[in-house]
Amino acid sequence: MLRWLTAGESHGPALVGVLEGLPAGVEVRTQDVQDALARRRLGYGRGARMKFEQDEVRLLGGVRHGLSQGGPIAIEVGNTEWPKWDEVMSADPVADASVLERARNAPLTRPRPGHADLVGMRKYAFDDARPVLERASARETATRVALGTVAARFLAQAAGIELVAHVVSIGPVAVPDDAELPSPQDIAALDADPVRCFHAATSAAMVAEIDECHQAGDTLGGVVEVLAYGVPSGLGSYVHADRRLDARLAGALMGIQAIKGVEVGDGFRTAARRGSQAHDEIDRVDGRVTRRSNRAGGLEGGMTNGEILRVRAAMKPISTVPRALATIDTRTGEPARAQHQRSDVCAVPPAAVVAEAMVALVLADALLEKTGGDSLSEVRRNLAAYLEAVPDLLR
Ligand SMILES: Cc1cc2nc3c(=O)[nH]c(=O)nc-3n(C[C@H](O)[C@H](O)[C@H](O)COP(=O)(O)O)c2cc1C
Ligand SMILES: C=C(O[C@@H]1CC(C(=O)O)=C[C@@H](OP(=O)(O)O)[C@H]1O)C(=O)O
Repeated sequence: MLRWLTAGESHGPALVGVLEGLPAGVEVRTQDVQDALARRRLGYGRGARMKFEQDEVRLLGGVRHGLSQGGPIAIEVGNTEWPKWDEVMSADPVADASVLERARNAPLTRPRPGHADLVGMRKYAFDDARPVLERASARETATRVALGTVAARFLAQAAGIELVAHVVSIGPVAVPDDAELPSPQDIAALDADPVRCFHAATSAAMVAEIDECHQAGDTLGGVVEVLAYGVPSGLGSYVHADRRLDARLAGALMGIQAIKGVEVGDGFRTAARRGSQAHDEIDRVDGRVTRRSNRAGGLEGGMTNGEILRVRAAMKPISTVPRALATIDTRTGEPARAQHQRSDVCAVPPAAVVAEAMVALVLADALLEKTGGDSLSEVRRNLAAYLEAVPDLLR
C-alpha cells in the first residue's frame, strides 16, 4: 500500500510531503522533482507570485545515492517567499506584539465566495481567515507534484507506464472532440505551450480569452485531461466499491483544490449516446485482443483494460476575483467586497500537472496492490509472472 501526506502553509517556511510504501531501488533524483515543479509553475494567466517564487527542493529521507531505500520518502519544498512572512506565519509567538499591527498581519475578515474562508472560520473557530487560506491554498499542490514525481518514476521503471497531462478547455474555449491526443513524445511541446494545450489554434484562442478576462477583472476555469500510456490490464477491481480504480481516480482528482467534476473516458458525453455508440467493441487482430475505440478511457469494471487510461477534471474559475464579489465583513456583519490582494486569473495549466501527479499516486498504489514487492526488481518479476499467466486467447 502506498500512502502519502503533506504538511505546511502557503506562506510558511516550507511544505513537506511524505510517501510511504515505495519499494527500494527506484531511481529518483532531486532534479526530477525540481523539473516537475518547474512544469507546475508554467501557464499563462498565473499571478505575480509564480514569477518570483522558487521551489527549493530537498530530499530529506528515503533516498540514498539516487535510489529509493524502501522507507518513507520525505520531500521538502521551500517557500522562497518566506522571509516576507516570517512574522505573520511564525510558529512561535512573536516577541514584539507591535509587528502584528502591520498591514500584512491585519486580520482577513472579508471572506471570498468560493474559497474556504467563511466556512473555515466557522468550523475552526478563527476570527481571521488567514489560517484558513494558508492551508486551503493550492500552494500545497507543489508537494503533491513532488510526491507524484516519485510515483511516476516508479511506474515508468516498474512497468513502462508514462503519463501525459494537457488542457482541453479554458472557459468556453475547447479543443475539438476529434483532436489528436498528445503522447509521451509530445511532453516538451506541451511544456512549451503557454496553456499546455496540444491544439495550436485552440491554444491561441485560450490565451486571448485569458487576456480578455484579465482586462475585465475576472477569472477563468477549464478542463484538464490526464493520459496514462502502457498501463497493464487488471489494475483495480470490480469486487468492491472502494477497490474500483475509477472511484479512486475520481476521489484523487476531486481532492485537488477547485476541481468540481471528474470524467472517466468519454464520461458525461457517453450518457447522451446509445449503447451501440458508447462502448468499445472487442476484436482479435494478429492474435491479440484489441478494441475498435477507447470511449471507456481504459477502464471497465473498475479495472484498467490495457487501453490508454484517460481521465478529465473540471476546474472552477479562481474565486479571488479582482472585480471583487459581494460578501460581509465578519467583524461587523456589514456588506463588503471580498478580500483581494493578488491572484491567478487562470490556473488550469498547473492544475493539469497536479492532476497528473494525483493519477501517478493512484496508479502506483494500484500497481503495487497487484504485484506486491519490496524492491523494484521484485515488482517487475511479479508483474511479468502475472502477464505471462494470462491465457493466449485473453491477451
Ligand atoms: C494550481 C492552482 C492554483 C490556484 N490558484 C488560486 C489563486 O491564485 N487564487 C484563488 O483564489 N484560488 C486559487 N486556486 C483555487 C483555490 O485553492 C480553491 O478554490 C480553494 O482552496 C477552495 O477550494 P474548492 O474550490 O475546492 O472549494 C488554485 C487552485 C489550483 C489547483
Ligand atoms: C502559491 C501558489 O498558488 C497560490 C494558490 C492560491 C490559492 O488560493 O489556492 C492563491 C495564490 O497565492 P497568493 O495569494 O499567495 O499569491 C496562488 O499564488 C502555487 O501554486 O505555488
